[in-house]
Amino acid sequence: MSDAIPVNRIKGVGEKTAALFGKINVYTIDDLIRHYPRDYETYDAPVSVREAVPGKLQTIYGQITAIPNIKKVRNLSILNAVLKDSNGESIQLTFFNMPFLKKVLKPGGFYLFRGLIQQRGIHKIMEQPRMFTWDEYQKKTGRLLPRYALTKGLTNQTVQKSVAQALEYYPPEKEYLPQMILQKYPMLSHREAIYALHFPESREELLTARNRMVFEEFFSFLLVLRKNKELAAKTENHFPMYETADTVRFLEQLPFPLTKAQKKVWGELREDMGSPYAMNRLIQGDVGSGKTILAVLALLMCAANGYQGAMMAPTEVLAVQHFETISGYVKKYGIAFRPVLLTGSMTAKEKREAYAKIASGEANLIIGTHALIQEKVEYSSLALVVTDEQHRFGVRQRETLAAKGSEPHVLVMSATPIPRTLAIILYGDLKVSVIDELPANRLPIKNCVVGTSYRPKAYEFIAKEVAAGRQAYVICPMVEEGESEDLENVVDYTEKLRAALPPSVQVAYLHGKMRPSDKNRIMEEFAAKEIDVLVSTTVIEVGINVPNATVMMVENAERFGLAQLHQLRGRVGRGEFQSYCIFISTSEAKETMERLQILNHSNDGFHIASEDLKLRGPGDIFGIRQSGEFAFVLGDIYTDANILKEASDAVEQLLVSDPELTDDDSLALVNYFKEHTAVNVVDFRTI
Ligand SMILES: Nc1ncnc2c1ncn2[C@@H]1O[C@H](COP(=O)(O)OP(=O)(O)OP(=O)(O)O)[C@@H](O)[C@H]1O
Repeated sequence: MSDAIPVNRIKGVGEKTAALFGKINVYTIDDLIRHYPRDYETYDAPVSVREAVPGKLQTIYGQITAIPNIKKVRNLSILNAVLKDSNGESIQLTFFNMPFLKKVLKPGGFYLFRGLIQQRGIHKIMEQPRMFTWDEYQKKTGRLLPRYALTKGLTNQTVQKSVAQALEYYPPEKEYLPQMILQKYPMLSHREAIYALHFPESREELLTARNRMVFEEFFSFLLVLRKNKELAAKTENHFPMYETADTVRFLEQLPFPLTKAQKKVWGELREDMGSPYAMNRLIQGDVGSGKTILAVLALLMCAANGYQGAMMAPTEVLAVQHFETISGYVKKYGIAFRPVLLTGSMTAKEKREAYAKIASGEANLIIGTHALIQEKVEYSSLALVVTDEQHRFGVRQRETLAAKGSEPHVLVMSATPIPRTLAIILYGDLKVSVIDELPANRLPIKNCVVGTSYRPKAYEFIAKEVAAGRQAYVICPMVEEGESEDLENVVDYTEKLRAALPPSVQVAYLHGKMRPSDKNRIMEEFAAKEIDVLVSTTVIEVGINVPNATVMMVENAERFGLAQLHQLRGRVGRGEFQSYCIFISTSEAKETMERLQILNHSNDGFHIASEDLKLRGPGDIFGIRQSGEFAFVLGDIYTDANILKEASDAVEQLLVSDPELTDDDSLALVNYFKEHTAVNVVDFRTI
């Protein structure tokens, strides 16, 4: 089987390359085959200067007009040349640290240059374009060349070659879907689809291949969901619990009353946990709608009934935040929690101490990341598991944690706004509670979508808010290797921002590559108001709660999905202060502006998701992915909603004809679940 064959069996993949592959989680040939391209580069016919569109990667053919000139700026050598096309119109080419080109680019010579077209005032320019001969270019024209996620030292070409070889190990007859499904829903074979995803002949073929793999992905996910639902429906309530004076007193002491929607959900939770069957419920509510307090109430009821509860967060920063909030409640209100934190970055000694408290029952509330599901953790009486942001976890993790107790209650929280029809499919294994109103003390966030020239004004505004005692976030995407240099880099950006703001303003940064303990420290300092402005990548996207922050400024807003931008915006407007969101877009292209205007005009996550869906066509592979909802590799629940429905119907049909999946026709599928321990599906317990 190709699954278990290590990548170093591939010709040309030595120990060093194998180690690099390891860095991007590719260990076996199967991993490599499933390392799908991030996108595809297309080499279209060259355009004239007039036709060139700023923001697009394009190729221009023309003549170099004069000897290029070289400027020196500190250590940097900047070479400028002018390229004139057949209409006599010119574009400026700029090269950094490539002084030798001065000799290569001959005045009067004809060349092809490919690069990102940029607008500077009335002129168009290309920075660091690639140069081609006609022959070279012709060979690439019209093809779709895969571009893979890489790591330093690993080139796209190496990945391409290795994938091509890996595919040779892939048996042609490989198929997972039962014949009865393939007959009903004609599609490419599994192998054809995999091949075409890496090396498509055309855009049409790529789309067909992608849709086939999306179907497979949804189909297996939904089948598992259905099976789990059957199991859950039969799970007895081993931990019946009832309201005690603790939650009532806690609610009386809180500085705010619950909203009507929160009260209703609290009622549903109490009913579930006292019912004859174990709770399996999802709380869905827009960003900032107050889901956390409901989880805290459920956990408090659990503790007051003498059991243990666990709260699993998608990131360490968030786990620490929950721990701090709850420890604060214990101090302030004297409630019955004995909380303990368990995260990956704790020292071995700290972890041992935590394990001991969990095993003895000394801790009755355990808060952490996926460290909570590691083998070493033994619970004494785990009765309730809360997972925050369900989509950040594979179903498997949730189940593993559940398996550590003897079938505890499960409560899942999500801020993903999805239409009801999709929710029924995707949360098929859960009962759903909805929080459909925000706390009454909130003022609607004021938004603006602007170009980069607005930056100085935005900085001034941030300085003003800070002077008034508030705080701000500035989001800029990380520079990924091979991506345009134009993206703002967090560290450099922070320097620039420091220089632009008054010296008294404390600016710090946060990004995904920092050590978890450093991230935690920065977040704690921000929460304690020792930092005024936090420059960050999207690591702060979910769950962060600092109600004193009132400004969210997002650089390169055009690069994010709307749902993700809405999540980011949700970090402000969480308290009584008027909050503001500034979306800066480097592209003023019509579609981009139209998309961002949706956010400008609405603060309602549900409305935004559905408007976004209208703008983007189904199966838009090149479109911006939404954030990692449901952790599907290829599928997007919004744009692939049709495939999702089809896959859901197909699952029904299969289960009608073969409910226990014991027919020969289902064998490949059953094996698939056994083989693929790492994919986002569980090998459900009946198999
Ligand atoms: N009924 C209420 N009235 C006033 N404030 C509330 C109410 N419920 C919760 N809050 C406060 O609102 C803020 C946001 O709540 P919470 O963190 O629970 O939101 P959330 O739904 O988890 O949001 P997100 O999805 O963004 O993480 C918190 O500071 C919380 O204390």
